[in-house]
Formats: sequence, C-alpha cells, structure tokens
Amino acid sequence: MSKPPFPPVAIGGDHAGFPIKTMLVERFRDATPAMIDCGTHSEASCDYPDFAVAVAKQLLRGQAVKGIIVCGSGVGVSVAANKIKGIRAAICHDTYSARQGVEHDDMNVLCIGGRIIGPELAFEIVEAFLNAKYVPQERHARRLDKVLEIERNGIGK
Ligand SMILES: O=C(CO)[C@H](O)[C@H](O)[C@H](O)COP(=O)(O)O
Repeated sequence: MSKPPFPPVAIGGDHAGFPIKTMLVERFRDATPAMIDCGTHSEASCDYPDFAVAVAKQLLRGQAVKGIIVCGSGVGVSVAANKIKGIRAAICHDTYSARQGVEHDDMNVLCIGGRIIGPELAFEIVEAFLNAKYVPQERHARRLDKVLEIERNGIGK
C-alpha cells in the first residue's frame, strides 16, 4: 500500500537557497501534491525576509500546515520567521533535530542553509520534518505554553 501524501506544505527561499529549494520541490512533488512554492524562482539576488513572510502567510491563512525556507545559512530566514506570531522556526541540519523539533516543540517551519548542506541530506531532513507529528505530552505542552505566553505578552520589564 502506498504511503498517504504529506499535508500541505509551503516552501520558499532566497537566491542562495534556490538550488536546494528547486530540488526539494521536484523531489517532493508526488508525495506532497499541495506543495506551495512561494519563490524565489531564480538565482538573482533577492531578500530572504520576503520569503519568510510569504511562507508564513500560507501557514497563517491555513493553506499549509508546515513550511520550509531555504537561504544561504538558514540563519536569516529563521530570524525573520520567528518574528511572526504563530511561527516556530528552526534551522535543522540533521534529521534528529528535524523530527524532534516537531515532536517536542511543535516546530512548524524548517529552515535550511542551502550553502551548508548538500541535496541528499536536505532531502532526508525534509522527509523527517514532514513525517513528524507533535506529541502533546504534559512536559512538552507545558513548555510550549510558556513559549506561547512569551509570544502573547513578551517578558515584562
Ligand atoms: O544566509 C543568509 C544569512 O543567514 C542569508 O539569508 C542570505 O542567504 C545571504 O546573506 C545571501 O548572501 P549573498 O552574499 O547576498 O548572496
């Protein structure tokens, strides 16, 4: 029996992430029919925050349940994405973090450095991320509530 497709995913990235993003869109096309490609669509220089916003909007509008953003190091897009309410983004350059980040921390956006890792590792990391589900055990839910409280009300003075 074939595996069910992954849930809807939005993917984006800047010029530095373009080659890896292109590979991911092509290789996950069959497994993820609802893969929304938010650009960029060439290696012409552009600005990573634009693509962090474009991917986040798809999640916040309910068009996607997970997001993937690729820039040069993964740092720029993760910094930008984490400014957005409702987004929990992290750079993962190993499959353990990609899986555990979802299971423990309900990470909903995976950030990758297209100049850091190669296509095969990127593919496996994305596979781990898309296969993972948040496990709302008491300790994870308690910690996530604290994160959401920071998001709602800041940290005071
Ligand atoms: O990798 C990044 C830093 O975290 C950025 O998101 C960009 O991809 C990078 O700065 C682009 O560098 P370039 O010299 O403009 O190609």
